[in-house]
Amino acid sequence: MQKTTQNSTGIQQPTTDPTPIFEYFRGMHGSELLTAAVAHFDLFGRLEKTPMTFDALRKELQLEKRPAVVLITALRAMGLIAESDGKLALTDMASEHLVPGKTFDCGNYLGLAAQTPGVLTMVELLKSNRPLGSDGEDASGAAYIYRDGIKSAMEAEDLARHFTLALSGRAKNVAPALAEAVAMDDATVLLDVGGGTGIYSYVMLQKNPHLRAIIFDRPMVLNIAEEMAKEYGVADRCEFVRGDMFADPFPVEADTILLSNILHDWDEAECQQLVDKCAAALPEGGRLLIHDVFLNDALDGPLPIALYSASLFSFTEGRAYSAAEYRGMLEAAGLTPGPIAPTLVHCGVLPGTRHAK
Ligand SMILES: C[S@@+](CC[C@H](N)C(=O)[O-])C[C@H]1O[C@@H](n2cnc3c(N)ncnc32)[C@H](O)[C@@H]1O
Repeated sequence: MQKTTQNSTGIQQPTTDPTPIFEYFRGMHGSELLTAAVAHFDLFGRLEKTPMTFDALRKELQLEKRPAVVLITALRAMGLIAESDGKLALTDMASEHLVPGKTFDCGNYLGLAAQTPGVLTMVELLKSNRPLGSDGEDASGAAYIYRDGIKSAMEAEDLARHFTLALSGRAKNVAPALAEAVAMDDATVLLDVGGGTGIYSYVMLQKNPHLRAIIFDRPMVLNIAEEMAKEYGVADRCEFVRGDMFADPFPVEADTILLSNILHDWDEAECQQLVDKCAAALPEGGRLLIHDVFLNDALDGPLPIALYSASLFSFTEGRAYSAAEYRGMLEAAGLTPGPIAPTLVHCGVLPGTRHAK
């Protein structure tokens, strides 16, 4: 029988930390990005000739900003590129072992994987800056994102169910830690934008018996959220609002808004649009909770987040952002960022409070 423990408020939580399992799973992107850099972009040969700013390197590689951030952040996290005086240059290890023609170059060994499906797909994604499934006649639709102008898997019943339930594997492990990390004593209504299964809200409801929640998502996704609310025994305190978070108004009664694993699905302009919209929907003293992963502010690691960023980049229009980037978005929306509280599987929660203007 599976062992679980209960925390101080009787919520079930895992006894062991599953973070390494997520790291092994996401590790494939390390090989893909490294092989792409060596065998398809000649990135190390180019940087050996001359150190460059991020923008100069990005232009040399003919990459847009988002794919360039994903690729370069991962290579910095691997200790192959370092920044000095605003310019990116090879580290000693990369200069000795990854520059074509050098005595101890091992690039041709990595080239063994150059034509494998994973590497070829990653190269195509980096060049096109388009998520998997979003383009072409027979495209099934991009996972997890819906907005005007893209084909979304979340509009097809079977795909919405598949992708939504896939995230429950992480949510059921992480949600108890989020409920522990955020005090909700003074909150009355939680709006969970892009709530998916709703599990993060449901565990908060279990921990805070006075709280109500509104789960906002696409229609097919909310069919699953409704089933889950019953399983978690909190359906009587939940409301489900079917809509488009970009185009439709948010319910106005919430004093706390949760964006859990949402902003990392979108490019910078859409992130700011969503943060602005959440800020406008909050009352004075209300809080926006960004529950996500955080890159280092220098965009040079940590490696597990940099590799997860490649996964987000592949499936969606987003990537992992740094805490500084998120704080900038909160401040631009008139919210005051608070300290980040860690949850689980490299996630943490960054609050932004709306104060009187
Ligand atoms: C990565 S999932 C996150 C789900 C959940 N918050 C979690 O942390 O597991 C992104 C969610 O945003 C929803 N979503 C994407 N675009 C949306 C839109 N335009 N309007 C409403 N929901 C949207 C998706 O259907 C999906 O459930």
